Amino acid sequence: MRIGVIGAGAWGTALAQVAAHGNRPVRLWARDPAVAEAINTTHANPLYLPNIALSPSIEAVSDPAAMAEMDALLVVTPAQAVGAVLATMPVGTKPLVLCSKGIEAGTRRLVGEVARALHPDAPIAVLSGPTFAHEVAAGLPTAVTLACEEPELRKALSARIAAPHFRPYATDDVTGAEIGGAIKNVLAIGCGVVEGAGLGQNARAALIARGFAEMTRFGLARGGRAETLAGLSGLGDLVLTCSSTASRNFSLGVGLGQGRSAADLLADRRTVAEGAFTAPVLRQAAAEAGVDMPVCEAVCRLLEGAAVGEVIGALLARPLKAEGQ
Ligand SMILES: NC(=O)c1ccc[n+]([C@@H]2O[C@H](COP(=O)([O-])OP(=O)(O)OC[C@H]3O[C@@H](n4cnc5c(N)ncnc54)[C@H](O)[C@@H]3O)[C@@H](O)[C@H]2O)c1
Ligand SMILES: O=P(O)(O)OC[C@H](O)CO
Repeated sequence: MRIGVIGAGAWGTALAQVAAHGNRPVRLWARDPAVAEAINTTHANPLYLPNIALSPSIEAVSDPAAMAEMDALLVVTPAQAVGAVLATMPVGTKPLVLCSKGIEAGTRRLVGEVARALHPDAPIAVLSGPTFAHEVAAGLPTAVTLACEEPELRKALSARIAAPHFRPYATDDVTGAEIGGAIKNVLAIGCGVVEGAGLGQNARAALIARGFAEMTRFGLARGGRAETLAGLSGLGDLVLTCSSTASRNFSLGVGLGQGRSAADLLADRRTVAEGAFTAPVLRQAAAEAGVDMPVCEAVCRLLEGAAVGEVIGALLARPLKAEGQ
């Protein structure tokens, strides 16, 4: 199975490195021809994945037509760009493995829904989980969820993507896998705020647990399964992203907690912090689904510039309730 990877940011490049394990050929599409050129000539991607020597069997391209010869495509652009980029790709009946984490602004569609609408003949899979790109690219042990409704394809993709340090766990719950990855980014911003404002480890653990309850309520309402939300792509990724400044979302929250504005913090970065885009869409989608998500709502208010003390005070002052509610 010839693998093509769409998007040469940190995660696309790391996944190309995994798929190139054992010198298997992989084609990596970069939007910027200069990034493709650098990868082909130096076998490195210093802009997005510094200090990693890439396999020479990764061939970078910047012409979408070059992906026509591939058997399966991993989609790894920022979530808000997936629709525009996939519209230019020669997809047909090639399986699309969605690796971006987010919900599309405006339409409130999950990335899988965006892909299905554009390429109805392409089978869909989702690869998601606790995966800092630099660790994966460095060959550190990692496990992910690989979701696909078609058993034969699920098996074939798992076998092709697995490497000695990279272990996919299979499920048919595509929606559950997508929702965990999208929502954990919003919650990670909240945990970063807790860190930046010095609110303590108890508050961070409370936010992770109550945030997970929100993720589960929303995921079940959208047709995901509890076991997936409690797995690698949900709880696993939530714990990772809520625990480390290696996370762009957590770091954004740290800045907010220290009193900087979201506009300033986002203007400062080249790389994507998906939670900032997902939070306002999730607020609308939760209202539409009739799901109460107070922690995610608090993150929206913080991104809009509300004061940390006021937002945390309002969260704590909500009426007392049973834990299972
Ligand atoms: N970095 C990680 O550790 C990691 C791990 C798992 C999943 N993800 C997810 O993968 C997706 C991509 O993240 P990343 O870390 O590779 O991002 P990144 O910030 O490292 O790179 C973004 C890439 O997308 C390209 N890009 C930006 N805007 C674009 C547009 N409008 N059209 C086409 N291309 C565009 C950039 O040129 C760059 O190549 C995100 O949804 C992220 O949540 C990231
Ligand atoms: O750096 P973040 O916050 O985008 O997180 C990266 C990955 O999604 C972690 O699994």
